[in-house]
This record gives sequence, C-alpha cells and structure tokens, in this order.
Amino acid sequence: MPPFTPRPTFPPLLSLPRSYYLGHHAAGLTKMKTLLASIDLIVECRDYRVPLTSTNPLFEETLGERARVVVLTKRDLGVVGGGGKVERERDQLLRTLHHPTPVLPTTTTSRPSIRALLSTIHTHATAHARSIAGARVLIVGMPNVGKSSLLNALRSVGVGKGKAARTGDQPGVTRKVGTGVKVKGGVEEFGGGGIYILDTPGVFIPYVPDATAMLKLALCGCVKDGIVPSETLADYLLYQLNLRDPSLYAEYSPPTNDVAVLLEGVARRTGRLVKGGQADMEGAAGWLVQRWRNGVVGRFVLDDVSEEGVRAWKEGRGQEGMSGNQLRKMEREERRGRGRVVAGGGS
Ligand SMILES: Nc1nc2c(ncn2[C@@H]2O[C@H](COP(=O)(O)OP(=O)(O)OP(=O)(O)O)[C@@H](O)[C@H]2O)c(=O)[nH]1
Repeated sequence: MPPFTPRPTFPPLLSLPRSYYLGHHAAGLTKMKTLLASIDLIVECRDYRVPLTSTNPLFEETLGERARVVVLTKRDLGVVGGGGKVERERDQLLRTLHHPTPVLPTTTTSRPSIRALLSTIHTHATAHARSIAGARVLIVGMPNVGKSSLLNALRSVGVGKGKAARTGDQPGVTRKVGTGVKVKGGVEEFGGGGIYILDTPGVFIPYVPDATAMLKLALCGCVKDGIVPSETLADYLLYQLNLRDPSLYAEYSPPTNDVAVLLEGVARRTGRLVKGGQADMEGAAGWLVQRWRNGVVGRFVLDDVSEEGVRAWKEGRGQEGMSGNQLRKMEREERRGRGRVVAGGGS
C-alpha cells in the first residue's frame, strides 16, 4: 500500500456562514464603552489554540486607549505536557508581536499560571489606576474563550473564594456585563483597597472574511454548535489531525482523507447508530469535535504562529470590521477583476 498522504490544503467552502454577531454581543460592547471611563485595565482573552484568529478588532476599536494585558486561555488544550522548544518560540513570537503589552498563557487549573496573571494585573492596574481606593478591570474576549472561568480562577487564587461567574461549554453563557468581583484585597497601593474584575459577554467579529478562520473559531467553540455543520467541522478537524499524526484517531479508523470513513468508524465504535444500523454521522461528528475540544484527540495550535504566518495574518487584518455588505461587494469586484484577467489572458 502506498504511504498515506494528507491533504495539503482544505478545500474552500464558499457557502460557509461567516457571521455570529448577536444582539447581546453588540449590547455588551456598547455597555463596555460606557463603562470605559471607570476602567483601569483591560484583560483581553484569546484562545491559545487560535492566538491570532481569536483576536477581535472590535476590542481595539472600542476600548483601544486603555492599558491592556493579553491572556492566551486554555493553554492545556494547545500543548502536550509542559511543551518544549517549539512552544517556547511560539510564545516568544507572540510576546514580540504584542510588545509592550504583556502576553500570558493560562490554564485555569494551573495555579502558577493564574498567580502570574494576578501579579501582572496587580502591577498594571496599580500603574494605571484612576482611583486611589482600588482598581477596576474589564475582562473581554470572543465567546467561550474562558473569561468567566478565568475570573473564577483569579478569585480562587487571589481571595480564596469560590465560583462567582457562571461558565459552560457553549458560547453565550454570560449575556450581560457584570458588577465587579474582588480578586485581590488589601492592596498596599490602594491603601488596603482591592482589585475588582467585571465579567463581560463574549463578542464575535461582525463578519469573518476568511472561511478558514471561521472554521477554526467554530472548532474551538467560539461559535454555537449548529451554525457550522458538525460534519464540516469534523472534516476540518480531520484535515488538521492528518497534518500532525493520523494515529491520533487510530481507535476509529485507519489514516484517511475521507471524513465519512472516519465518522463511520466513530459511530460504530461508540454505538452512534440510527434505525437500520446506519451510522449517525452528525452525532459522531459532534462527539468527535467535542473530544478534540476536551483535549482527548490531540492537543495543538491551529494558527500558524511563525514569522510568515504572523505576516500573512497581519495582511489579512482590517477586513473583519467591514460589514457583510461591504465584504460581499469587495468579493464581487475581486471576482469580476479575476474574470477580466482571465478573459484578457485568453485573447
Ligand atoms: N481545558 C480547559 N478548559 C477551559 C479553560 N478555561 C475555560 N475552559 C472551559 O471553556 C468553556 C468556556 O468557559 P467560560 O468561562 O464559560 O467562557 P466565557 O468566555 O466566559 O464564555 P461566554 O459566556 O460565551 O462569554 C468551559 O467549558 C470551561 O470549563 C482552561 O484553561 N482549560
């Protein structure tokens, strides 16, 4: 048998939904804007597995001038064990990209990572404080990146108290900007006052121009399940798994580029069958995607965080803020332009 060759690229999906911007996202953003005058520091969360793609330009536009700390959440899902040279270089590249803004990877169950974040928040909140009595910090990010979990972890480490914010494995659990939750008390610089964090609803990008970016965000759980069909997500996951190591799904199928083969294997192995013993492909797809989200079927970063990857990402930026109409118009013009080139080339 010839050796297995993974697909070098994922086929373009022109009909993929490119938006998940909801009413409570817009309302949350407006509320954040009105609170800005009383905020000392922004903690902007991005998902460690998509540290570039989960950047939302709306936060820079809306909250731009405030001091900020960038947190790369769910590090445990992007790295096997503690990581090695590759991970250190990747983290360094991201730090350089955002300099002088601090960039901190976190895992909510890793107390050292939460302690390091709390200490960075302390330093920056005290440096930029508007009140001598305490600091107010706004925690922002895309849906489901782990903002509320981070707030709870900071509170646990900082003041030894239990959960203050509701969390869940689907986006949209937090719908409103919260009141301040104390994560540190007795801060000397505030004459014994504290540091308070305000939780906010996750906010998605109004329009995602790049279909691959939409797939990555949906795979990581920033988009509610069902918006992007689970079989499409499973296919994209298969493409990513094959680029790394097809043995990651050896339990269900031999190496394959055909998602139907893998899903059939998953359905049979896990008993996801419908009438007549047919495989429940959608159920198997949803289950597989969830297993990846939980770190069971491989732990890796989806974005290309290399010098070249960062350059390409920067070049693509600036389009996310456009409205769907503006982008569709641009795409139409681009297609017409390509048509003219082809017609010109043939004459
Ligand atoms: N493995 C892992 N899971 C995490 C981590 N942080 C959060 N999660 C999980 O990610 C999911 C989303 O967490 P939330 O804290 O509810 O996310 P959110 O950003 O507040 O979500 P919205 O309500 O949409 O704004 C939950 O299932 C958490 O348990 C982490 O560091 N590691």
